[in-house]
Amino acid sequence: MYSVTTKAEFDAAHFLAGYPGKCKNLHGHRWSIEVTLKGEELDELGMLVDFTDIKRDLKEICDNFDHSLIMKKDSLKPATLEALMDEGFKINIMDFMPTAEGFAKFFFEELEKKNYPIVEIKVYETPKNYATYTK
Ligand SMILES: Nc1nc2c(c(=O)[nH]1)N=C([C@H](O)[C@H](O)COP(=O)(O)OP(=O)(O)OP(=O)(O)O)CN2
Ligand SMILES: [Zn+2]
Repeated sequence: MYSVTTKAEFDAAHFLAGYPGKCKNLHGHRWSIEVTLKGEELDELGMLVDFTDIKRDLKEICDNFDHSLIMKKDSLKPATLEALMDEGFKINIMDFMPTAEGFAKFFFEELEKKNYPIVEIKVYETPKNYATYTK
């Protein structure tokens, strides 16, 4: 079995609505996404998946989040959200809680849609704390 792994990063703010502690406040992380692909067969160039392809597609997803505010749908008062949007802030509204776990599943499914032989996503919120999603 072969496996290849690549990583990408982005900087973004989030908050965990309803969290009983400091993480309910707006704060930022340098999110780091580690993708692992696996397979038995190599192509005619001796590659499982070309790093160039997976790096490009992973970066495209990360770029959408870079320097944005990531929040779960309905977790701000409508007037607050409207005011932030009026200011022109880049906001990503997700249908999941923006935890490392939530992002791990999200990235897994986004790359699965692009037919990568994905087996695992790790999402680091900090260098020491990460969540893993596998199937
Ligand atoms: N299982 C999870 N637990 C927590 C998550 C998460 O995504 N999955 N996220 C958070 C918060 O986002 C928080 O920002 C991280 O909290 P914490 O590590 O406690 O804070 P710091 O990085 O500032 O670490 P210090 O050691 O306090 O400096 C919480 N939990
Ligand atoms: Zn956080």
